[in-house]
Amino acid sequence: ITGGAGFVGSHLVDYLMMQGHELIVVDNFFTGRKRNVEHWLGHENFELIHHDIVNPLFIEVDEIYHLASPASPPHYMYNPVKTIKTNTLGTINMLGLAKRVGAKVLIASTSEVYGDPDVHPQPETYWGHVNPIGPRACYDEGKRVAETLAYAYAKQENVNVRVARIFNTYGPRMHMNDGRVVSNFIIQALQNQSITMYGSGKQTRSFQYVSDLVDGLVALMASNYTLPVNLGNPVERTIEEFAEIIRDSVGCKSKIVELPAVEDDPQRRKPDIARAKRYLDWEPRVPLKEV
Ligand SMILES: O=C(O)[C@H]1O[C@H](OP(=O)(O)OP(=O)(O)OC[C@H]2O[C@@H](n3ccc(=O)[nH]c3=O)[C@H](O)[C@@H]2O)[C@H](O)[C@@H](O)[C@@H]1O
Repeated sequence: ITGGAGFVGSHLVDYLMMQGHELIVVDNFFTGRKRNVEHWLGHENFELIHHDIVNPLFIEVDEIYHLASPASPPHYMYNPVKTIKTNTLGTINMLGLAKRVGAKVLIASTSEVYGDPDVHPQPETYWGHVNPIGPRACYDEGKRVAETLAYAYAKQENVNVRVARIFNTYGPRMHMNDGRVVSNFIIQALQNQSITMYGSGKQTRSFQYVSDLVDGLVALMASNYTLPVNLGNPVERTIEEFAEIIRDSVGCKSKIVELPAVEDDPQRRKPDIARAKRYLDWEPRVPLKEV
């Protein structure tokens, strides 16, 4: 598992360790943290390697979950060149490893391949609407190339690939400074500070709980389905509604303040999950308000 000490990666690690698998976790600790997986250190089935996948890696494995990349917009924009390298060179290295050892490889892609979509909700057949030179391009285009690489290796080298397009995910172990909307709003509400809404708040997102995502990733790896699959919760909310939900659940007096809009911020986002339902028999089970 690359990026296995990250927020999503570490939940996948917990799940697979509980199932009795032998894991090698690879992380450069740029956004991942050792404490997310430290409860497994010393377990005979668990190995943690401090390694940056921009450099080749020589290990023996049967399956690769390739999750490594900063995912929060402020983090991936912090060093755009590094973000591109991780998603291109890093993905080439993981596909090369898969080819050498005959492993199956699952690439963690993103809803951001759809850009600021003009099709709604987004099915996997939609090609997307991405600004190739905007501030998000390092991540969006990086992931698009990662997908292209996956299918090029599949065609040319017979590598067995899976591609998950992951939609906004939240849950325990998101970093306090993650910078994405769920953790920002919750921390602001808990500290009775203003809730920072970027733009009008009319833009929408559809939030999925991390355990649902982990179930989807494992089901996709186990399936025979090789085309991209959206993994997300289709319940859509405006960011303003979401701010109100957080404020009401925390029961705080925070004001919701409107800050300047983010450049190229996708205005609507909601996964069409018909493919995941049909081929993986998967759908999210945890509603936003239960958590
Ligand atoms: O999860 C996804 O599907 C992809 O999209 C996310 O990007 P984004 O949806 O823009 O994530 P956030 O930074 O959480 O922003 C969500 C919305 O809330 C807004 N926001 C964010 C933070 C904040 O303090 N206030 C606020 O209004 C943003 O402008 C945006 O409209 C991230 O890029 C990735 O985690 C991921 O690949």
